[in-house]
Amino acid sequence: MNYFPEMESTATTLFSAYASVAATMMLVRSMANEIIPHPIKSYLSNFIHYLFTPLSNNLTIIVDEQSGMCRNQVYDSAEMYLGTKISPNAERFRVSKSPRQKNIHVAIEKNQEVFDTFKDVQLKWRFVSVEPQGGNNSGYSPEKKYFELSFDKKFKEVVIGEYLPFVIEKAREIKEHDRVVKLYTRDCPTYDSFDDGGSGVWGSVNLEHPATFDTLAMEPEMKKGIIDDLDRFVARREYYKKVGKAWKRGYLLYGPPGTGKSSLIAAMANYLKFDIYDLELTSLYSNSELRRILVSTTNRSIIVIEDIDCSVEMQDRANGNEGSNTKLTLSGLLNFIDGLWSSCGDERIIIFTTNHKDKIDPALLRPGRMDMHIHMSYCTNNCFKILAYNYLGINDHPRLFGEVEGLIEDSKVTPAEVAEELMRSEEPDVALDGVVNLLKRKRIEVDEVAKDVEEIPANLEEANGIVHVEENGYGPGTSAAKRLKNGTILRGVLRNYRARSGRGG
Ligand SMILES: Nc1ncnc2c1ncn2[C@@H]1O[C@H](COP(=O)(O)OP(=O)(O)OP(=O)(O)O)[C@@H](O)[C@H]1O
Ligand SMILES: [Mg+2]
Repeated sequence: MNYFPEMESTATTLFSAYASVAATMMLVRSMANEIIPHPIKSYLSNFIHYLFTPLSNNLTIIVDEQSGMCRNQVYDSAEMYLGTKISPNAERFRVSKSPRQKNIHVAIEKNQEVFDTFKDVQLKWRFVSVEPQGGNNSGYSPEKKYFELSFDKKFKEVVIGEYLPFVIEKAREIKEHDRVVKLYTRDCPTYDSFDDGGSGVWGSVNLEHPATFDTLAMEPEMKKGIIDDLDRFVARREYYKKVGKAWKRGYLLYGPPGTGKSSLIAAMANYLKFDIYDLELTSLYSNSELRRILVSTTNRSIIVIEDIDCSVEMQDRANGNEGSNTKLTLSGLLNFIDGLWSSCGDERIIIFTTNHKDKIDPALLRPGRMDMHIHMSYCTNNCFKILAYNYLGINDHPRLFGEVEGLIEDSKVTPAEVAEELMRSEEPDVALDGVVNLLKRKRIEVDEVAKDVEEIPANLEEANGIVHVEENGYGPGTSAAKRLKNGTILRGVLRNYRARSGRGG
């Protein structure tokens, strides 16, 4: 039974009226879709949206990934910080962890939002990543990534003056706490694309090199000198600012193969917790490529150029048809790095290594160019003790330590060769006997070559050649292959000398 017949009829009327309006609207919309061209349509819909959206008090700040030529520190910090702020009911986020990291890393996913509160200010972050439009000519078109940070207009001062610095500081703390040193090279795939900083240029792997200053066999005072230098460097932010210099430091490591140059670099990186960028100059083809690579390195990092003498040989090639002004030269590279880092580099270290100090570009040796020249040389008794402790866990041996000490200084043996012997057995007696035998073999070689060299007066050009050869690692006693090469060089020089001085031979 119906007590309100008129009400029912009103409802029916209303419903049919609504239905007809809806139908009409659908018709109009589909006609509009047919008739009105797309740009006008989107303009109209924006306009209607504008008319019906209440005036907002929101302010949105854009935080781009790049700031000019450099990475944007606010962006990197936000990425790290927001990982800790993702709400439990987020629909999507990203996680990662590498074997050496202590914690699982969480990061915000494309188009997701994260809410935060700071001093009663409500903040909304959104992560946006835009695919590049079409192909560009250079063939390189990275995604454009940025954060949008929205909040009430009236808190602009608080957000910029206090909140963003707070985010940067927090990110620094997080990084310190769970830091894994990374090794970046250009041709390795990005195993860990999370951490490649979005650069798309460097692939990264975690630096698993176990070398530390404790395990590095080196004269103690020299080691201390390097550690002190690093400590002073990282503590001097204000100093570098005051004197108006880029906050950077350069080291040149030179010495024969197997004396620990690469190990020292790893020890430095592990000590400072700086990432390493391995810059392979010989694979570079243009200055613009070099620029792109360098600007995508981050602060608090070490750029390494190994075997600089070999790289130098590559330097003179002009770049295809671009003309000779695009040549890559070492001093050009250094000037470029200086310029770049004085504008946007902080806490940067650059390290060159070479086996042949005499072969490298003199520009590199000029005072002020490389702050410290570090000579990595043959194994001394002190170095041997460090190695023996590392490999065998012993500090002394009643008989064999003394024997080693008596032989080692004249044997020109490298730490790598000693380490190889020490690894042969876990029995100290056996391993140390191996070392003693190695040293004896080395001694004989050194003596043999020395006898040959004695025949040559020191002031002869050729004789100088020999001294150079010796100083730079191809002297008496390296590996078997080197020995051969070295013997050939020495004998060649000796033959020339004898021929000229009429002594035959
Ligand atoms: N000073 C050292 N202390 C401890 N271990 C060393 C040292 N030097 C060499 N070694 C051992 O020898 C191996 C090779 O050394 P490393 O690669 O550091 O030598 P390098 O000087 O870089 O040689 P190259 O000039 O051929 O690059 C290391 O992995 C390490 O095990
Ligand atoms: Mg090396």
